[in-house]
Amino acid sequence: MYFKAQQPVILASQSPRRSELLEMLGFDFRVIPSKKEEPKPEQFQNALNYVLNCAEVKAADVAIKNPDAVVIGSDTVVVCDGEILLKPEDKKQAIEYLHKLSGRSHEVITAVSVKAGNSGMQFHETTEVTFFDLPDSWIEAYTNTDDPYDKAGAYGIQTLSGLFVEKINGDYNAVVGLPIARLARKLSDAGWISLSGSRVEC
Ligand SMILES: Cc1cn([C@H]2C[C@H](O)[C@@H](COP(=O)(O)OP(=O)(O)OP(=O)(O)O)O2)c(=O)[nH]c1=O
Repeated sequence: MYFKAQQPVILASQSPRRSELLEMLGFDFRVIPSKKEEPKPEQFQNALNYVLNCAEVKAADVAIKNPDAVVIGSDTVVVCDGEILLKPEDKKQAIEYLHKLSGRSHEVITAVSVKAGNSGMQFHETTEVTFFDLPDSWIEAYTNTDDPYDKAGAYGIQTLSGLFVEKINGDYNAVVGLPIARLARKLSDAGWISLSGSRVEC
């Protein structure tokens, strides 16, 4: 089962995980990451406002130069006790984040913003992720790899640090970076994509 797109589609993201997830839908798309600096969390009332705004900024930045395309922007944050954990700046911060997340539950919020000329939409998914207790030696070994440093909260559920995860409640793909099931429904409802018998280039 594949979808075809009614107009060019652009993924406004440098994240290889988001590209892989969007590829599941079967249509061709271009990747044009936004160059806009992301806002700072302190400027926002809460994590949800923040993540929605980041997704919006990325999509709008690329959409303005590509008014004929459907542009998809997204942002993912980890939230623990109301504190927003972005990508760790260094090993010290990665260790700090993982100690915070150890042995308890946190939320992962992924926001998506879609722009298509004068129309657009926004939505988000919140997923509850519970970590096992993490031995210090595991945190040390993991933060010595490259893996945590390009990921919100200093872990990737889809990589080695998936071993930290006891259970999740919600959309796994949204934790990885793009809630592809909901996105496919929204794009289809808006008429921007439709089912195709076979893989079709747009
Ligand atoms: C929690 C978690 C996050 N992540 C990733 C998804 C995102 O790529 C990243 C959060 O950073 P984002 O700022 O959302 O995205 P990005 O900088 O990678 O890409 P862009 O801004 O161009 O869209 O963390 C995982 O890969 N696995 C996980 O389990």
